[in-house]
Amino acid sequence: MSIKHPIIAVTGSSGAGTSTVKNSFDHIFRREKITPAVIEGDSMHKYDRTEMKKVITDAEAKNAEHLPTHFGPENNLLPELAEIFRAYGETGRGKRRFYLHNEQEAAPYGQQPGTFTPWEEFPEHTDLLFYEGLHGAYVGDEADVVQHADLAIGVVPVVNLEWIQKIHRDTEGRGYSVEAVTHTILRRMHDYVNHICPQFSRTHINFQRVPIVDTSNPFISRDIPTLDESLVVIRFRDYHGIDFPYLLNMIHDSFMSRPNCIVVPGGKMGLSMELVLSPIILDMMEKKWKRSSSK
Ligand SMILES: Nc1ncnc2c1ncn2[C@@H]1O[C@H](COP(=O)(O)OP(=O)(O)O)[C@@H](O)[C@H]1O
Ligand SMILES: O=C(COP(=O)(O)O)[C@H](O)[C@H](O)COP(=O)(O)O
Repeated sequence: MSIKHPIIAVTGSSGAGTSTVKNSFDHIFRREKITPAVIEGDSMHKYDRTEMKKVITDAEAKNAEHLPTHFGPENNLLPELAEIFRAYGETGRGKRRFYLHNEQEAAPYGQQPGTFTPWEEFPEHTDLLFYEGLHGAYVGDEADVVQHADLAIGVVPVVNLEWIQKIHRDTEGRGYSVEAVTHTILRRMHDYVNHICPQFSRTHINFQRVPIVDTSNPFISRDIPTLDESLVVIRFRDYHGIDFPYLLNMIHDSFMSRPNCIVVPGGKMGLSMELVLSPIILDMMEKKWKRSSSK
């Protein structure tokens, strides 16, 4: 946790929509002239695509009970991620890299898809660290990542929708077959339950998109349910101080489902995120700037 150099961690499973949610944060950052240092969670994978395939193949040859996955702590640099958070919170500095998922991402670097870019310094003079990925609220034997996050957000669509989104993105954008993506989902189930899901009990706010159309068989769904074909449950771990009357007034057709949960129409997800997150982020920045001016 840091007033001088705040850290926002957006966590979601693969295909949950964290990259998409980043757009809402970008609107807030642009409007409030906030410069984030961005780090993507898949840059903290331990292995590149070729190495990971070998790790999996070797485990299959040994009839391992649980096959290695990108969700598991043993295949990610989580102590290093916690250290990046800690150091940024203290100094506003640090290093990052990128994982290049496809040709489009890899071309600017002259590298192959499935590889990491070299480590580089965060840009200078950033106002906060913004993480989006699989392990922003992770706590385990290896590392406690979430302790360093000032604001931990969960992006947690109901799982049938998450699988539809992942299948759509991985087939359309990463060249995988539906069968290969389905196999990956199955292989990751143990680590999903034990390492991804527990994080959403630690996050300050979760955004859970719920489709109101049939997603009974996500493995044959042709399209991703649109925003207007869904609702969003916004859950606050600590709802004291949240101005629900204001949100209910500003977000048409919203309603409270529990004292800590407001439900909004899917089409209002972007507006709702900005209404909920802007005051929190602005408060962070006010404390930061007050502290730096009082030095
Ligand atoms: N709110 C949303 N409405 C419609 N499609 C979405 C939404 N959020 C994500 N998607 C789609 O789901 C897929 C996965 O989203 P992405 O942001 O890449 O997930 P992640 O980065 O968490 O793996 C993408 O095809 C994206 O367009
Ligand atoms: O799933 C993820 C991360 O979740 P997401 O990128 O969906 O947020 C892995 O980074 C990719 O699967 C990498 O594996 P591959 O090299 O097979 O693409």
